[in-house]
Amino acid sequence: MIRVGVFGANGRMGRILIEAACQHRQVSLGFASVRNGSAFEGIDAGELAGIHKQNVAVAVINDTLAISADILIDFTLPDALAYNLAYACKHNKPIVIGTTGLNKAQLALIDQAALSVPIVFAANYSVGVNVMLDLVETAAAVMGDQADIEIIEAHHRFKKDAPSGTAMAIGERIANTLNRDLATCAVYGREGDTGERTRDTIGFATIRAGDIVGEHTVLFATLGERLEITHKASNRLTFGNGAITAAVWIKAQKPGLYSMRQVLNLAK
Ligand SMILES: NC(=O)C1=CN([C@@H]2O[C@H](COP(=O)(O)OP(=O)(O)OC[C@H]3O[C@@H](n4cnc5c(N)ncnc54)[C@H](OP(=O)(O)O)[C@@H]3O)[C@@H](O)[C@H]2O)C=CC1
Ligand SMILES: O=C(O)C1=N[C@H](C(=O)O)C[C@H](O)C1
Repeated sequence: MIRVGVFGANGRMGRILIEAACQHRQVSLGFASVRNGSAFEGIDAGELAGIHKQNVAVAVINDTLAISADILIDFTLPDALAYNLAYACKHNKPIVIGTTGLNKAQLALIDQAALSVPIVFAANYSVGVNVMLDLVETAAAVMGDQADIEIIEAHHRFKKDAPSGTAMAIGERIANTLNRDLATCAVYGREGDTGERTRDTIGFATIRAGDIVGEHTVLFATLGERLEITHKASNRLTFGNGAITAAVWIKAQKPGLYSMRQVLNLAK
């Protein structure tokens, strides 16, 4: 059995990761951690996740916990990343990271840690979004120079970062395909006297509402036609199961930074 340690066990994704780990035949839950002062310390991880009891008590993160996990999983918030990466390096554990909204310095920390331990980092662990990225690349290569490109994403009201990590990954893929720099061609929302749209921009629009799990649409629109590529996640277990697949896969890897496309064997 591959034992996973889940950081941020009480989060929406933390609970889902516990459930996904406990459902997987090759995986067991090594630890489920929370931060110091959390009201969830001591309760059973299975009960926290809304499944049957697991006899793993939720614990405040500490060095001794590392003994009980082969692989670490981090779907928390950007402020927790530096500690979680340092923990992985200190205890020589591979880590699967799903946290989005990371800044350049935090992304550099991932690159640095990947020199010491294997890391899978993806903005979206669903199979569908990773296939979508390839479809988007094909569409961009064929239509991208003629079409207006817009990326629209919708998520639940609790999400803290915008645009979503997935929307940014889609934008990066399109920009790379078209030899554009996303930092200079992205337009994040429009308001007021914007003037006419210029062709070489990539627009982003964000919706935050209710309990939407995660939806992404890319438009390639010309004056005569419009191609829309859409992915809709309807259950967070989609992401949780993907992260557990990555955890199983990463066990056999050398130190380095890997993508979900590599895990799914989609990489060219
Ligand atoms: N890659 C993917 O496929 C997916 C990625 N995500 C990403 O996962 C992340 C988590 O999402 P979600 O579960 O909805 O968020 P939640 O807000 O529900 O959970 C966040 C968790 O992180 C913990 N946390 C926050 N700040 C810190 C800190 N400074 N130190 C230690 N722990 C901290 C919280 O603990 P506390 O409650 O104590 O604050 C909580 O356990 C987001 O970045 C989201 O975008 C989400 C779904 C899929
Ligand atoms: O916060 C979320 O919920 C999600 N975040 C990821 C992102 O920012 O792309 C992935 C998924 O869409 C759900």
